[in-house]
Amino acid sequence: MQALTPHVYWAQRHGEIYLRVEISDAQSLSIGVEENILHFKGQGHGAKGENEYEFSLEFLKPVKPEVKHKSTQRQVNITVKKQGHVWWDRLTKQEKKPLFLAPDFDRWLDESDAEMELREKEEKINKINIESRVRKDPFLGLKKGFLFMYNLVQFLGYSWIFVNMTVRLFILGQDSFYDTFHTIADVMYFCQMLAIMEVINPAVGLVKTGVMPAFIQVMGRNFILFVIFGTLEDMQNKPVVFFVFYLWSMIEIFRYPFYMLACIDTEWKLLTWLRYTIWMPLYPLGVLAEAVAVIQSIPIFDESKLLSIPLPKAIGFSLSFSYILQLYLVIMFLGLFINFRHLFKQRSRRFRTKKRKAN
Ligand SMILES: CCCCCCCCCCCCC[C@@H](O)CC(=O)SCCNC(=O)CCNC(=O)[C@H](O)C(C)(C)COP(=O)(O)OP(=O)(O)OC[C@H]1O[C@@H](n2cnc3c(N)ncnc32)[C@H](O)[C@@H]1OP(=O)(O)O
Repeated sequence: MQALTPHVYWAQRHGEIYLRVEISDAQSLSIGVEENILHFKGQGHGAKGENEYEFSLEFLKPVKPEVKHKSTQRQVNITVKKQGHVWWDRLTKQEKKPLFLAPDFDRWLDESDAEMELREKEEKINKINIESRVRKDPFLGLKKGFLFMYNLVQFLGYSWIFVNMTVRLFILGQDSFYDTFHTIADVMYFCQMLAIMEVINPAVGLVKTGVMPAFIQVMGRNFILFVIFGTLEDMQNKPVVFFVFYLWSMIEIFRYPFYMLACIDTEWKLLTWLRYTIWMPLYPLGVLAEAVAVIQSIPIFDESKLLSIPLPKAIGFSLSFSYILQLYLVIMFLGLFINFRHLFKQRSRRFRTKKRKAN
């Protein structure tokens, strides 16, 4: 029997070459790559009836020597892996296309379509990986339940503070500034003590965010609340307490419900926008109000010698706490810078992901 050449159809992806050889019920197949040339030999029913068919193809660029093939009732499918992850301009080294070779339009993709197909595949794999990782955590429900309750309690606490202060502002006007501390402090103490969880949660991996920004936030506020307002009675009836508490609660009545919804995999667009936007004016205003409180407390600490550090008798005086407060003022603006940058990053990450999802 004289060997004939079968019809061969080809297509490519970035990493692979697909060949379809038009021989049905192929037998005695011998397929291999040697020195970058594919050699095919086999018996079966092709364009010229039952016969022996063979062909060789020298590839344009290097391919891996191992070849996969599958013979079906209608054809022989061959997959050859490219050495590099590159798109080829044509299949063969020789510029003139062999007569028996043609594009396989069933599998044909141009380069950009193939890239898209690759990206879709990668996204699908990533999604499966994430889903299986999430499914693997047996305590996920418990963790989410705990976070939901934590956020709910904080939300209720801060809502009470915000509503109470707003109502008092409407009824009493500026007079409400002077006794904010006495009406609000207990609930604020409770919420801010509880807020220490916000440092612990990322530290133990319960929420995926940085420990440092949360530490700066919680410790910064607790310093103002417990040290400046808590220890100095003279500070407690100053209007600055109103502004500090009002600015703190204003962000929290949006932040905590946003987290609550996140715990039940729900999102309200307006709430997300508010959570990631209103800190822009509130944060600098909050730091400014806190700085005013610190500055106002300096003469009081100086006068009362409260929290001052006694030095040896020979020196004859003690180290006033006001020095620490002056240092704290500097740290505060450093903290503002760190957290402002962090919040900007969180904002753009959030809205970038959203945009990508929408496309
Ligand atoms: C004595 C020594 C003291 C030393 C310290 C020095 C201090 C310096 C002073 C600092 C100045 C502080 C000033 C400040 O007090 C003034 C004010 O607060 S004014 C009012 C305005 N303030 C704000 O807007 C800030 C509000 N606070 C925050 O936003 C956070 O506390 C902050 C840590 C700054 C940022 O939050 P986070 O990093 O968590 O970002 P995200 O909200 O995007 O969350 C990231 C992902 O984690 C999930 N997450 C987070 N927490 C929870 C939760 N409780 N429950 C459920 N899920 C949570 C969240 O959903 C995100 O997940 P995903 O990405 O999947 O959406």
